[in-house]
Amino acid sequence: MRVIRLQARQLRRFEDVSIEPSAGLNLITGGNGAGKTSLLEALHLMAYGRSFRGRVRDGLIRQGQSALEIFVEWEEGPAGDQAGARGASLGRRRAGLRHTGSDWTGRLDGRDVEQLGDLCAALAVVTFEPGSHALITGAAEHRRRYLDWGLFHVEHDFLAAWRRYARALKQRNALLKRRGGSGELEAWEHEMAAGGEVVTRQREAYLGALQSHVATLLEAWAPALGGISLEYQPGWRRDAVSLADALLLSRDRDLLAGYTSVGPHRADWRVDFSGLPGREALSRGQAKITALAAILGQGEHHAARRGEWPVVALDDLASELDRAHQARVLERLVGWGAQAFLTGTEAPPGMLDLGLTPTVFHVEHGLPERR
Ligand SMILES: Nc1ncnc2c1ncn2[C@@H]1O[C@H](COP(=O)(O)OP(=O)(O)OP(=O)(O)O)[C@@H](O)[C@H]1O
Repeated sequence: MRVIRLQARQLRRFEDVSIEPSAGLNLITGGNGAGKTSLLEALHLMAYGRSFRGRVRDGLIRQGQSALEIFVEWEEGPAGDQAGARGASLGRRRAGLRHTGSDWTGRLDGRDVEQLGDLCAALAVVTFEPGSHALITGAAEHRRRYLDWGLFHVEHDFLAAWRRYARALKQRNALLKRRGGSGELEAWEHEMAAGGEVVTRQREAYLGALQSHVATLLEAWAPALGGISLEYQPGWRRDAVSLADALLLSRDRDLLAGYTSVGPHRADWRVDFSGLPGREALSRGQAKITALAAILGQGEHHAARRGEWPVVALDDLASELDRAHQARVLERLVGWGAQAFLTGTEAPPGMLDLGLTPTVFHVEHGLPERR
């Protein structure tokens, strides 16, 4: 996937900003507060329906305005020489999103979209940013979101099972709060079990498939950590009982608490290192490198399954990784042929060490200038 035009209107400090990136490395430079990260947020917003710095209503819309707009045009299909050799044609796509913070409208390839998920399913972007270490050291919610994003893009029936589970969970929670009868609870538990078992099987298999991708990257970038293993934790004692039974067994406790205490919405996964006693022993930098290996490992798996790389967004790489690690990561990215967007107050030293020549956009006074 290669973005050929990115435009944002009324996004943070930008009134109307547009860039036409190149297929390889794109470096966005500028002083503090110039708006570099905002350009990555625009891309992320189209691909996830929210920014990595919060929801649209958390300050994404330019002060004094009522809505922001993002437009993205991109090409799909094998890139460069590969495309030529196979005679494959590139598909060109375009999407638009207008968001007020509470309401949104979207267009995809000239048609209105009914669900935000339809826009998110079209454009695949993986993002590494200063908060990404939360994927390893933060709350379980980050790790569930990571798995679900990947599955959403590579497994066609995942979304239906996930929605079935989420809808039934909501209904069960509402019933628990108003102390509904066991017949009603049972009906929704049946629905939760049907959707939740599929979600769990797919998440577990997906994590298993990611393992070799993440391990290979991490062994190259942080050999001192040793080998890794990724372990899925389903959110109930799956080794002992089915989800249906777990829900039944927790019913009394859940009625008291007023919410559902077991199930895939409580799932998590963990990474273990053969060279460390536990993830608590990771340095902050090692947690970041592990998170980056997980994110780019996911991108590599996506490429193996879907035949093309997601767009890669790396916010402020130079302040996140030391020079040697910057170079190792960038070397991989170039080898993969992925389109990448990097931000920085200046070119990352690791990029200079490799002699790479990215397309540079310098942002000043609310306008990016191609250099
Ligand atoms: N809702 C808003 N309305 C107007 N301006 C905003 C709004 N939200 C943020 N800004 C401004 O937009 C800019 C956002 O900058 P952004 O975080 O993208 O900059 P950056 O170039 O990545 O900066 P840094 O190098 O400091 O991380 C800042 O100048 C900020 O003050």
